[in-house]
Order: sequence, then C-alpha cells, then structure tokens
Amino acid sequence: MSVIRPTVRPKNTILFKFSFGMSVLFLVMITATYMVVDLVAKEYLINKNKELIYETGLHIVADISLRISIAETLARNLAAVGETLPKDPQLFRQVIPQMLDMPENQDFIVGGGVWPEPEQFTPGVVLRSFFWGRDSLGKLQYFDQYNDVESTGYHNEDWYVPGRYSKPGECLWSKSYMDPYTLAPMVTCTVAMFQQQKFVGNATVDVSLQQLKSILREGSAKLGGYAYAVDRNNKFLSFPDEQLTKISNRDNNNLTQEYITVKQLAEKLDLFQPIADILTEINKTFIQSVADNNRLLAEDIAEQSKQISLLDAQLIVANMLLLREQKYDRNAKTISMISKQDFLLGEPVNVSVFIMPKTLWKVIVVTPQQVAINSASKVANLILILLTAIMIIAAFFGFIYCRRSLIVPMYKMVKQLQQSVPEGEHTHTALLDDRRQDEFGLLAYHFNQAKIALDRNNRDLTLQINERKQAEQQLKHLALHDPLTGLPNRLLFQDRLQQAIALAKRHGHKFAVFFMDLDNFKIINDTMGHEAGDELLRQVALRLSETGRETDTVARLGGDEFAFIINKIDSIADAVNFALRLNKLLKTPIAVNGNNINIGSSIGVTIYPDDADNCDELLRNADIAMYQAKDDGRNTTRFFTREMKAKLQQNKEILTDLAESLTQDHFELYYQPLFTIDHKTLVGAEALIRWHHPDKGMIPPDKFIAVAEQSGLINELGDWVLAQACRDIKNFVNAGILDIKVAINISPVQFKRKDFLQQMLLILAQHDVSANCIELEITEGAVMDNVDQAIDMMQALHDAGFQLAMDDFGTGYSSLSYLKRFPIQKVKIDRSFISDLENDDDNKSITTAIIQMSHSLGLDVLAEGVETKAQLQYLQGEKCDFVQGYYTGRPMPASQFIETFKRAKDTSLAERAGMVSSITT
Ligand SMILES: Nc1nc2c(ncn2[C@@H]2O[C@@H]3COP(=O)(O)O[C@H]4[C@@H](O)[C@H](n5cnc6c(=O)[nH]c(N)nc65)O[C@@H]4COP(=O)(O)O[C@H]3[C@H]2O)c(=O)[nH]1
Repeated sequence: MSVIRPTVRPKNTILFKFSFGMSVLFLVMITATYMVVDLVAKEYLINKNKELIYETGLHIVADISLRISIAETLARNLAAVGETLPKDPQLFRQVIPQMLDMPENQDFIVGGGVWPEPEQFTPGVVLRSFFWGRDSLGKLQYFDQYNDVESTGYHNEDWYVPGRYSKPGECLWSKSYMDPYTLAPMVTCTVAMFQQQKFVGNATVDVSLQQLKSILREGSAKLGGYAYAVDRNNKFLSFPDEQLTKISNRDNNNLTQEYITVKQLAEKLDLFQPIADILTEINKTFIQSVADNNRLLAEDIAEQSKQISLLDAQLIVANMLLLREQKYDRNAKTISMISKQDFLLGEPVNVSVFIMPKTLWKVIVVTPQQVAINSASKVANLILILLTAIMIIAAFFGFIYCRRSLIVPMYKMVKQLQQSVPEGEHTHTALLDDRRQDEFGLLAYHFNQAKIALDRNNRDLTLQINERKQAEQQLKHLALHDPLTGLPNRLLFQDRLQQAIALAKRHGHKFAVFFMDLDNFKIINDTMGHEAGDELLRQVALRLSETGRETDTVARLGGDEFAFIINKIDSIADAVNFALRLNKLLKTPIAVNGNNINIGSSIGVTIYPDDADNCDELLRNADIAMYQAKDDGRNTTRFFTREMKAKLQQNKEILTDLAESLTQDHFELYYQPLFTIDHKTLVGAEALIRWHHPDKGMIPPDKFIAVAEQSGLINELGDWVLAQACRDIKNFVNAGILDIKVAINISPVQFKRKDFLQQMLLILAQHDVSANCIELEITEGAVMDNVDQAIDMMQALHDAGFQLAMDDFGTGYSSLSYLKRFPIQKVKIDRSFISDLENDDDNKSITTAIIQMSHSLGLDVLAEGVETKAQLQYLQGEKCDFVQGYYTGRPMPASQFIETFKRAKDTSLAERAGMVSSITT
C-alpha cells in the first residue's frame, strides 16, 4: 500500500505557531508596557518632576535663607555691639565697618549700621546713626546724611519703626526698596537694641536683592521655567523681566526704579491675576491670624511711619507674632497650582509658591507643564524602547532556543521515523534515538516502547488476519468445492460454465460440457461400504482431474455425478476424443481396499453453442445425453441430440396425458398366466398395465412407466393397478379361478414410499381382498439403494401376507448375499437370459446358476419370456419351478383371462397352452 507522506503546511508548523504566539505575546507585552509606562510611570515621573520642582524651590529658599540668616546674625551682632560698646563714635566707626566688611558676604551684604533712638547715643543729639553702605566699587562708605539736622531723619522709616515693638534678638525684614545710593533693590534686616530692657535703637543690615535674581535664575533654569520672589507685602523682590515689574521714579532729578506689587502687575496682565490672587490670599491668611488686641499695635506702627500702611503694619505684626510664637514652619510652605497659560512662557505651567517662614517672602517657581510631560515622555519612551529591545532580543533568543530545543529535535525524530520505517514494514525495533536526557528522550523512549508493543500487536494481528483469511479461503473453498474429492462443486462449476460461455462468446469458439454418472456405484457403495465408495470417488476424481487441460474444469456435482467443461474445442471430434479418453480412463480397474474395481460410466455431452447458449440448458442437455447413455446400456457416451430433447418433450406430453387418463379411466390390466414348470397347473397371473390412449391408441408400459416414475405419478398409477387387480381377483374368484396369486409390478418409487404398506393394505381392505392373493414383484433397483430399509419393508409386506418375488433377476446386482437376506419367496429370471437360451451357453450357465442358487436359498424360480418349447424343456431339465412366457400364455384382458381359465379347469394344460397361444395381445 503506498501512502503519500504528509507534509505540514507552513502555517501549521509549531515554529510558525510559536513565532505567531511570540509575536502576539510581544505585541501584548509592548502594549501593556506602553500602558503601564504611559499611565503609571508617566504619572510617577510627573510626580517625580513635581518633587524636583519642590526640591528646587526648597533649594532656592534654602539658598536665600542662608543669606538671610547671615544677614540676621550680622544684624544681631551689630545690635549687640550697639548695646554693649561704649558710646564712642570713633569706636563705632572702627568696629561696625569691620563687622560688615566680610569678603565672603560682600556681594549681598551691601550695608548696615547702628541707629540709636534720639539722644540715646549722645545726649541732646536726636540723630546719631552709624551707617555704611557700599559704593559702586563695593567698598563700604560711611553715610552720615541721616544725621543731618535738616533731613527727615531715620526714626520714622518703615525699616526702623517696627523695631520699637520687637523683642531682643528678633529680626524684622523690611519691604524691598531701591537703595538711594546704589539704586539697587534691597531689603533691610532690623534688630532692635535694648539697654536695661529699654529700646535704644536698631541695628540694620542691608541685603542686596541683586543676587537673589541670579539664585532664582540658576535654581529654576534646570526646570526649563523661571522663578521670582515677592516680599511680605507681595512686592516683587526679583523678576526675570524687570521691565514688567518695575516702575520708574524721578527722585531729586535721579531716575530710580522700584518693584511693583503683584496686584499692580495683575492689573496690567490678566494672565497673572490667578497668581496674584493666591499671593494676596496668603497675606490675607496672615493678617487674619493677627488677634484683635494686636491690631492696635499694627495701628501704632502704621501711625509712626508714613511709609507703612495699616495693611503693611498688620503683616509686620503677623510676622512678628509668628516669629515669637514660633508658629511658623521652619521649612518653606508650598502651594501649587496650574496655570493654563503663563504670560511669560505662553504655555500651561505649574506654579509653586514657597513661603519663607522668617520673612514671609514668597518664592514662586514657574515650570512649563510640557517640560514635565516631555521629560516623563522621554523617560517613558526610553523605557519603552529599552523594553522593546529587550523583548526583541528575548524573542530572538527564545526563537533560537525553541528551535534548538523543540523544533530541531522534533524534525530529527521525524527524519528518523521517515528513514527507519519502510512503508508497510514492521521492524520490531526502536525507531527513535532515545539517548537524550530531556523530555524528547523520554518521549522517544516511550514512543519506541509503544512502537515495539504496537509491532507485537501488529504481528499478532497479522497472524490473526492471515488465519482468518485462510479460514475464509477454506470456507470459500468449502463453499465452492466438494469436500470429499476437492473438486469444484456444482456452484463453482456453474460459475465456470458462465465464464466459459462469456469467453466463448467473446472469442467465438466452441466448448463441450460433459456429464458423467458412474455406473453401478450404488452397488459398490452398499456392498463395500461408504468408506470404500468414498475412496472410489476420490480415485475417480483424481483420475478425472489429471485428464483435462489446466483451463478445463472438472467438478463433482453430487453423488456419483461428475461434470467437465472442455474449453475451446475446434470440432466435435475433440469432444469425442475426450469422451474416449474418459471411457478409457475408467476402464483401468481402480484399487479400493485391496479390491480392483471396474467401474463404468455413462457420459452425456453437449456442445456450446450448437446445443444451447446458456448455463442451465447446457447442463440439462448434458444430463439428458447422460440418461440416454444410461438408457442405451450404460458405460457409454452420448452426445446430445435434438431427438433426445424431442423424446423428453414427448415424455412430458405423456406425463400430461397420463394424469388426464388416470381420471378418465383409460387404463386396463392384462393378465399373463404363470404356470408350474410342467405347464400343468396355473399358479398365478402377472398384472400388466395397458394404456388406451384416446388419440394414440394402445401404449405399452415400456413407453410410460419410466415417465410416470420420474414424475411420481407412478404412485397413483400403482394404487389404481392394485385396486383394479382387487376387482379382477374378485371376478376371478367368482369365475371359480381359485388358488392363484396375482403378481403386481411394484415400481422402485412406490416401494420407497414410507406409507407403501399402509396404502396397499388400505386398498385391499377397501376391496375386501386378502394380501395372500397378491404377489409383489420388486426389482433389484428398488431395494439396492438402502438394503436394510428395503429388507424391513419386505419383511413387513411378507408379514402382512404378501408374497414377494425378485423381478428381472440377473440384469442388476444379482448378489447372492442379498438374496440370502431378502425375505422373498421367488426369483424371476429376466427374459433376456431366456430368449436365446437354446443357443447361448452363457445364458444357459447363468440361468442354471440362478436356479441352483435360488434353490439353495430355498427360493422358487420362475423363468420369464419363455417363447419356445426348447426353452421350456431346458428349464424343466434345470428344475425351474415356474414358467411365464408367450409359449405358455400371452398377457390378456381380465375378461379373456376369466374366459380362458374358468373353462380350463376341465381342460388339460396342453390344450390350454395351444388355446392361449392363439390369443395375442
Ligand atoms: N418378448 C416377450 N415378451 C414377453 C414374453 N412373455 C412375457 N412378455 C412380456 O414381458 C413383460 C413382463 O413384465 P415385466 O418383466 O415385469 O416388465 C414389465 C413391467 O416391468 C412393466 N409393467 C407392466 N405393467 C406394470 C404395472 O402395472 N406396474 C408397473 N410398475 N410396471 C408394469 O412394464 C414391463 C413391460 O410389460 P409388458 O409390455 O406388458 O411386457 C411384459 C410381457 O408382455 C415372451 O415370451 N416374449
């Protein structure tokens, strides 16, 4: 069986599925990663950015606070100097500048000094301050202008007045202002001086805001935005675009610039309003925290300095209280908001406000939102790219690994299987290399085990199948062959016949069908036993099968019937030759159980297409021809002729007429007298049937008995004969013909009837005739089929009162052993032995032998067909008991028989014989 090796379609391969799965997994992972990074990481990064803003803001605040602390410390030190140093101006002028002039702080400590209360330093002198400020070169210069009698002095300055209300060590920070000398923005830290708990003036330190701007710029630069600061009053301390946040003042012909408040900027720029609102709100919160009793303090402060508004004063008080109560958070407070559009950057921004605890300054850090998002996106994209790269690399190595560890071993297995399993072969060995120490090794091991087990099963199965096939073949053989001889049986023969017809039709040739029946097989079978019969049949079959050609068919159709198909004969002569061969073949004796048996055969032959062109007809024709051979004396061959068929047809017609005649009473019984051998005493009469055919006239029994037997009509005919014989016997008796037995011919068909005896007795009873009046003539053929059964039947008949005679003795088996067993009383020698008795020594010998043999068995002997005196004399000489024949009396109608023999009582037998011979049938 050739099997097309299956191939795996590319899309069905594990490699494809794995790759596809990996790709899907890869896409899912990328998408998941993207979502995670976008949603979580981005959020995280934005928060981180906020933290960065916060830290940056704190850093700025811390940076500023450091400087503020330095300034505050310096201011406290100055206050301490003012409180403690002897009031020697020279001393003050030496110490103070030295304290202020610290090189590391000179960039932001731009001035400072001590400012006593009126007459506190020098009695009678109101204005007595010691103040140094840096010139354009950064050098500290002493400024005495505040002490000019014509000047407004310093005691009402906004940076001075709150000091009066502060406590020792407290540092108050002024709002921003423009230094009239340097024209730079600055703020002042004021620490009050006390002596014996009495306020005696302030010490101040001026801090330049110039540096604040750079601190804020540097601090915010890395965030991509900007930062600025406002003082306690929300007045700008710095701003990247100073043009926006400064106003110019003309003071003493000097053009000075000053920062504006957030409120003022918001008035100019709507976009700034939200930030201004927040800052204003913060201050409001501070102001609201000032208790009512302290509001008076604020009013006092506001009253004392025209530069301080009530609002300023309230904030100053709030600041003071926060410092005192230490309510403030040491760290900067933070407020964050988002502005949809920043007026400077022109895009959405995060605004973070840091409130400096000591000064209530606010540092505002503005960062573009996009920067945070961009940086988050950048990081997210980076993560994404990295992860993608990792996944691609992982997928690549996964693919390589999968290929190496799964696909390659798998294909190796497939290759091993392809190479090691030749189609249709069972190797009973392992197919796969199972030395691998992994699952493939395990799989290969179990596959091999399963394969070996499968092979074993296959082998068993193959054996079983072969056995079954053999059994099937045997069955088929049995179905189509004769078990005894091994020859084809009727079924196969018919099949072969069909084939022969088809072949002959196609090629236009002739063939012959032979039908052979062994002669006298039954006798051999019965006398020698069935086993011998079987052996004989086997031997015959063997001989027959060696006769024909290979293309010919010899079959046993049943019993002792054989048939041949002789394929392709060129002429009838071929068939004749074959028939001769067959006859010759069986002429050689066959050895069975040490006996050499001569068996003849009757053969019928028919030719295709001359005689028939179909299976049934051919067989029937051969059968007819065979019967013809049998009829013609057996051990001969007959070719089918149309006449045979016509005869058959005739027989059919006879049969039809017979049936009709039975109803029409067209039959009659003739009686032939039977005498003692001395021809003196009438001992019986043989009833011989006659058919008066309405059209054909008288038909002798030879013409219709056989047909009646073949059809089974003989039973009815036999019943009629007995019934008629009974009627005639009564007439015989009535006519005074007593003490004779009427002999009736019993056909083998009748004899084999199971109810034969009952039927006979019934008819006798119906006619009130005793069985003693009847002699039944039975032929050897009737009893030889089943001798034992026949003997039983004969015994029963004899017991019932019938006399039994063996008819036609000598023509059939003529076996002494049988005669001995048969419960018969008489043997009738067939007339064929009598007819030429005078001239034929053989017949003489046979006749003598039969007479002697029968006598030795205690049987009477009757000779049939005695036609001459010589024959009678011979028989008399041989002590034959009875005689029947034309010489002693021909068959005659019953009426004539009565007529003849009623008178015969008085006449001699010799006279009667002469009278009888004149009456012919
Ligand atoms: N040539 C010649 N023939 C003689 C002579 N003497 C007698 N025959 C004839 O020989 C036959 C004797 O009868 P079968 O051998 O039983 O032979 C009988 C018998 O076997 C059968 N048969 C006749 N009647 C019946 C019947 O009622 N039932 C049955 N089953 N068979 C019958 O038909 C056969 C022929 O009967 P038939 O034609 O009546 O022929 C008779 C008879 O006419 C003779 O000297 N010379």
